[in-house]
Amino acid sequence: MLDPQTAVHVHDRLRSSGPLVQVITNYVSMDIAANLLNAAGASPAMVHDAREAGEFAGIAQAVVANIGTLSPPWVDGMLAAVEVASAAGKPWVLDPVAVGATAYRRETAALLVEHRPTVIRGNASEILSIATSTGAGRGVDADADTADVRADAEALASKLDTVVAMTGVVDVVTDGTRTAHVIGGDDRAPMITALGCSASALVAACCAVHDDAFEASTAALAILTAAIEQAGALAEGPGSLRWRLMDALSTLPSSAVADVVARR
Ligand SMILES: Nc1ncnc2c1ncn2[C@@H]1O[C@H](COP(=O)(O)OP(=O)(O)O)[C@@H](O)[C@H]1O
Ligand SMILES: Cc1ncsc1CCOP(=O)(O)O
Ligand SMILES: [Mg+2]
Repeated sequence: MLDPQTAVHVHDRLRSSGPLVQVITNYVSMDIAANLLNAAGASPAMVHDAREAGEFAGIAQAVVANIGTLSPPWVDGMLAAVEVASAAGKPWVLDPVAVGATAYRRETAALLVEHRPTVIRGNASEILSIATSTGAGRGVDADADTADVRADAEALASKLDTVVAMTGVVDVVTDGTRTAHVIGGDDRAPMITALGCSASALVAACCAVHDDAFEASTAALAILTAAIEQAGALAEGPGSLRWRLMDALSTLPSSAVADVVARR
């Protein structure tokens, strides 16, 4: 449920305005997330230390807090940044990597959620874990389907007054009232580690340029899906899919984004 023209508008704004996005993310994802954001038209900055993270959030247009390789100093940096973003009404995205795996991850996600994320972007296991406050999932990869978790995602979005952007074979985006599906991609996508983290960063970038976080998140996942398909058409395996994705994002025609959104 997104007008293709709105997705094209978000894509155009992303490229024309190049939003500054503060990405506090795990060690695995830093390179790919920064490069894919750059290729898509945004300006990434990986600024995480608590001594500067809050100050930097003051100039960033959106913030990502990703708990993939968390430790107390990093959590302090995330909390400093999201506190500033939240107080300033700036969009921020929580990526609850492997939140169901350990108590420390669940406690940290709960602390971050208190600062009212604009969007929670995760795979089906991560969303199920947050929605049910349980230890669902095994590590960073999903072992649930988005279709089976749709109702939990909608209930979570309503409860927290946030947008839930849940990725998988079919992406499901919901604000509790509106729900959209993003269909497509490439079945080799899960073999690219930190592609989900990069999706979270792209969601933040789109939220920076478009006020409706449900529309912005759906557009972001459509942009990524369209680029994955263009890269996939030429890729010989996950390795070339990974680097071709950067090329595809940098040259992606808006018509490809509109085509993805128009699928039902
Ligand atoms: N089997 C699949 N087919 C097509 N696209 C997929 C598939 N699995 C994941 N994706 C895409 O890969 C990106 C990362 O999502 P996902 O793998 O769910 O995140 P995470 O890495 O956090 O588990 C999303 O754009 C999603 O749509
Ligand atoms: C492998 C791994 N281990 C800790 S964080 C991380 C990256 C997870 O990235 P994604 O959730 O995007 O696959
Ligand atoms: Mg992930």
